[in-house]
Amino acid sequence: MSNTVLNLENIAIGYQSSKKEHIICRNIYFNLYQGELVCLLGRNGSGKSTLLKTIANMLPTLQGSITINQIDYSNLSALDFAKNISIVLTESLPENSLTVFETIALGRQPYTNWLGKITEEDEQIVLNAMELTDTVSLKNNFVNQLSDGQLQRVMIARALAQDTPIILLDEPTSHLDIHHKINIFKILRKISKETQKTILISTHEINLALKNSDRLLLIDNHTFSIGNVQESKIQDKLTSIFNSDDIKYDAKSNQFIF
Ligand SMILES: Nc1ncnc2c1ncn2[C@@H]1O[C@H](COP(=O)(O)OP(=O)(O)OP(=O)(O)O)[C@@H](O)[C@H]1O
Repeated sequence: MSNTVLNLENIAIGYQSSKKEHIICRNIYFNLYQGELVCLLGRNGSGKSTLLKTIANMLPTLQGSITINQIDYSNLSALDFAKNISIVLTESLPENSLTVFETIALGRQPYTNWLGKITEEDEQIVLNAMELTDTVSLKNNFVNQLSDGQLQRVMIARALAQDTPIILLDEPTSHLDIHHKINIFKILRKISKETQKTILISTHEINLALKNSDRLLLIDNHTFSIGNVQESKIQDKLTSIFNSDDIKYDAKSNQFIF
């Protein structure tokens, strides 16, 4: 029996202002389990970033409740969130003047004292994160002198150093060439299996998602589905979201052909 890490119960996601509520998707129910890699797929504007930011508690839930390791979000402090969920957003660039090591060490902030001094144990965790993401050789480089692929690996290492049971990534392979896209998916798969962390990523790389994920989370037209790609309901949903005259899902080879 898999361990449930995250539970969403009848969630509605969206945006609210003093005058109105703009709901993107409602009636969202699902669990995420320890050690699984789940890819969140959907067309532009379907609500992928909104869902990730809601899970990261950067946006309020408009309805329903979320629990992490059976603790309701309403009972968690900002520090508790930082110890339970890390998020890598494409737009969140690190401080330019820091080295790769210093940037990754920032992931230890929830555990360090007010001076931000890291212990030998913190340093070991940072080094482990660098090894898993193949960034050891970049240790003393400045982050503003990295390629997009190197920077993405550093940001994943920083999330790993935060040592949370859940890691969320919003389009971690945008701007990367195909070689580096494949590399990032391989690294994420390796992390989920070797560290038993739960990883949820939004992506437009449908074929890489089909190949690497344990389950797919599909969001479209204010509805969502979660499941294994072998399930017919997931195949039907994939087809209804992405099939067109130019692109077709081929269940036999489990890929989109275009
Ligand atoms: N701050 C905001 N206030 C109000 N509406 C927003 C805000 N940010 C996004 N939206 C709207 O919410 C919807 C979902 O946006 P979201 O960014 O979650 O989609 P997405 O699936 O991540 O898109 P993409 O694949 O293009 O990155 C869109 O209609 C968008 O215009």
